[in-house]
Amino acid sequence: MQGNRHGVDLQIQGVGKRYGGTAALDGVDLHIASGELVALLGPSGSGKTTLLRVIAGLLPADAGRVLFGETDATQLSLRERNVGFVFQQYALFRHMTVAENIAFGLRSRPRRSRPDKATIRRRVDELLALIQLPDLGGRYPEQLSGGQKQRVALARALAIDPTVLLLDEPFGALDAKVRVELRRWLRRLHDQTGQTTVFVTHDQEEALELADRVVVLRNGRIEQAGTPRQIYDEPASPYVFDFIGRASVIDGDAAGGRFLVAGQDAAFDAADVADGPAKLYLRPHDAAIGAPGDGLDARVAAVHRHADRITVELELAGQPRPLEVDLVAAPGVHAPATGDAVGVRLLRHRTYPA
Ligand SMILES: Nc1ncnc2c1ncn2[C@@H]1O[C@H](COP(=O)(O)OP(=O)(O)OP(=O)(O)O)[C@@H](O)[C@H]1O
Repeated sequence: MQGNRHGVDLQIQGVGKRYGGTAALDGVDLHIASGELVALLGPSGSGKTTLLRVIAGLLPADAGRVLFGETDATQLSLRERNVGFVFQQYALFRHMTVAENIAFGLRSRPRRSRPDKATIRRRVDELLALIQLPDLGGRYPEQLSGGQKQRVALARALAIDPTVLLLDEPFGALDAKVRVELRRWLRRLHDQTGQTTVFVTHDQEEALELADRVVVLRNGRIEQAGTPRQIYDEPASPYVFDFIGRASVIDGDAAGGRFLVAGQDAAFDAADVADGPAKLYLRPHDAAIGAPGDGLDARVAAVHRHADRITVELELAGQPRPLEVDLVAAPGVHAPATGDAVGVRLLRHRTYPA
């Protein structure tokens, strides 16, 4: 299984799903290549789980279609789709051992396609090694930690050699530290198996760290799909910018490729928007504070010290919200004091029409 690309490619074409007046999915188009690990990211209610369930065949779409390779999935039974599914809650069978849980999908195959006992045992041992729990095959689920249970759930899903692995917030019920460990583990596992995987999360850090490609959903539509770097560095809209990380916003106007704040040329370019009211977005680490006159004039409204950084809130004339700028809390870094007059230069920003 090592190093191979596993699974089919998926084409999601114009998929729609309504619940009464609500469009849970509204014309979703997405191509997932064989071997890709894709994260579906979005706030609660954006349609992530609905899309995953439509791919799995657990929920019929009202419009559009899903292709598994060349085949329209509506032609396929659940068994023929052969997807591996892992839910947020541990859905292990409590009365079965870990090994029996992992073997379940193979044992319940019709006799024709069921591997013999020795083959199943070998496959279970392989999977126990893969999830790094080689000695726990004889335990029952209640004798495992939450993180171990989710690894077993993953092994059970992989046992059937699925066409696609679908994970719905698989680490959502675990504490923060275990979550981080498990997502790194899942990434390494994916690098070994190359299994086509779709992963639902509302945690942007999890999506950015784990996925080859991140799909940001909003109200049942795809707002942006791209590599983690594209999503973070080139957010297609203020929605994505805000959702993906901390953002500060300056209101102004774009005019001839320049950004004007309160009618003054702020010396920031705004080449990416047409003339008119505009909003400039930046990350707190993408600005530098200097002496008055060095960039835009500002006044320090507050200074917040965190373990690893200092966040300076800056008031800009005529702006409704303060601008947040982060300084690294390292020896030799001097933070300005509340009330100081300073200048602020932007190292990187994006502008959008207001
Ligand atoms: N069975 C249902 N009946 C009615 N409305 C539903 C049903 N399932 C989902 N919805 C609605 O469809 C929309 C999308 O829901 P979905 O569960 O796909 O979102 P999600 O992004 O997975 O959210 P969460 O992160 O909270 O799980 C929501 O507005 C939700 O209220």
